[in-house]
Amino acid sequence: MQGSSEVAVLRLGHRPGRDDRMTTHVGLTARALGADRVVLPEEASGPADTIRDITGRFGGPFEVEVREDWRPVIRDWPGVVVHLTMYGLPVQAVEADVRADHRDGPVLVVLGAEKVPFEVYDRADYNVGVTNQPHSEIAGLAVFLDRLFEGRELDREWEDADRRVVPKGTGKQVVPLDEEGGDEAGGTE
Ligand SMILES: C[S@@+](CC[C@H](N)C(=O)[O-])C[C@H]1O[C@@H](n2cnc3c(N)ncnc32)[C@H](O)[C@@H]1O
Repeated sequence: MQGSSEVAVLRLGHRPGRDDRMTTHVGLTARALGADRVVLPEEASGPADTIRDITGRFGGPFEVEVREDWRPVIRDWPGVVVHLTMYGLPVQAVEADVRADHRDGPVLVVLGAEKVPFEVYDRADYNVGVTNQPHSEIAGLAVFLDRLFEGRELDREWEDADRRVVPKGTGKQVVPLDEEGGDEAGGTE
């Protein structure tokens, strides 16, 4: 997020077809809730395109990277590695330590799809559970990012969007934006 060290999300594993929606939502959740980048497996080129398309329309900055091999990403990460797993330490017990580490450098958040190899548990600086119950990588990521940023991500500003949602109690309103990011006069979609 703007003004802080990088937060990247690494998605391990992707079964084309079956995982398309989950992987897309991992990327969209990472973007919407303050991460700077998502790293996806090469099988996930379709979800990568969808996430880039949404970023182009609703703004960034947010990077989508597709990698053949995730191992170097974890091995060479220059900051702390946080692996989200139902077997990890409770997020509420470690969040302050992770925030302190994030003040000094980047954070890599690792999410699985199928069984996660043990080397990931071993390499991680933090194995973190969002509850110790089985659920979803999308839910785990959302809770973790909100704890990491302590809610500040909800107020982030978006750059280079071509449209903006106008929050409404009822109904839907989207206004097109001009090149400077201002509302085009009277425009609605
Ligand atoms: C559907 S789970 C599959 C986990 C797989 N059975 C395993 O043993 O690693 C997919 C991913 O969701 C995330 N996840 C599931 N439950 C979680 C929890 N309670 N806390 C944090 N992350 C969780 C983990 O990143 C996990 O790799």
